[in-house]
Amino acid sequence: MQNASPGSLRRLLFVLNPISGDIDKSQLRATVAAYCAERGRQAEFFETTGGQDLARLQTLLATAPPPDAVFAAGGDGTVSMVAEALAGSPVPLGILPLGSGNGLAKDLAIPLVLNEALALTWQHEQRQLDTLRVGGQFAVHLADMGFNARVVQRFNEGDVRGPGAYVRIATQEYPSYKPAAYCIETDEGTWEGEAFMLTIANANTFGSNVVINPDRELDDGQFEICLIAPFPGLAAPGLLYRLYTSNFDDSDYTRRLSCRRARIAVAGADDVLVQLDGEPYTMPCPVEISLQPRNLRVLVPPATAVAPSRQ
Ligand SMILES: Nc1ncnc2c1ncn2[C@@H]1O[C@H](COP(=O)(O)OP(=O)(O)OP(=O)(O)O)[C@@H](O)[C@H]1O
Repeated sequence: MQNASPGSLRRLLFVLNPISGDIDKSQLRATVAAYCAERGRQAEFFETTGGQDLARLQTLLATAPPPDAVFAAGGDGTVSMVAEALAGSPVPLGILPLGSGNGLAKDLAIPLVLNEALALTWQHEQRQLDTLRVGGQFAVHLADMGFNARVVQRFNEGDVRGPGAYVRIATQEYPSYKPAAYCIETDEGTWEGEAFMLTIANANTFGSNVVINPDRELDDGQFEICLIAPFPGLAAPGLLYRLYTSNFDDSDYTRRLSCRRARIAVAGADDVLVQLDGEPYTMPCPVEISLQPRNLRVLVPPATAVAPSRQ
């Protein structure tokens, strides 16, 4: 953990996603600019369009004098896109959680209220987080294959955002969902079997508050593969209870593998649907996963820099 003095971040770039979380952002620019001006900060803005945002941001960061920090104002997809642009650089990521789930913000104890999150512009500590490459794509929070990836894909295709839409789609998908068989080779060993879903976890908690990977850190030099085996319908309430109460390991249907590298093959499949930081991708099989230790600087609140699940 590194302290940054309150005066050290002067030029701040805010990456705004106008559609995230179904939140009215008509006053957002004015609110952020006024907040920064009152505290002697200079605010600049970059609005996402949904096409080529990463490439445009990378070009901006490479061609203009770099800002002192870049804030992602959006949900997990926006945070991940900005994190990818900053990974490996000394410029820290800030988060203004304005998405549907805000999973990484919750894991980092970043306030979900805008004015409280804006305090990160002048009161913060810096953490250096591990990041992942999953099938060549960047991820910092959680990725998964199986049931949740299917639900996220349908959620992203739909017009309605928010937790209600997610639950409706999950309920529709569950009765006809067929679990796949996986072969997982890691630097620690090999696992083979069927899974309802498997989560590749750098962090702890989904935006839905499901704690899929309790008591692990975003900077511990390893990631977990959290497996949920196919389960009978009668077991669902008990399983869900454990997932919402940080007791992932306390079930006959769960298992966690900790590793630094992994290769996941899906029986009989040439490609697989993968959810990465809230966005669905179809990737060729097998999928290779690697970890880049502590290569992303992030601004976190000074007094609560430990993930909430450890408190
Ligand atoms: N101007 C835009 N118009 C349409 N889509 C956009 C625009 N800007 C970004 N996007 C899309 O928004 C998605 C990212 O949304 P984000 O994850 O930040 O919010 P969310 O899905 O509401 O919240 P969360 O991921 O926390 O649940 C990406 O798919 C991106 O392509």
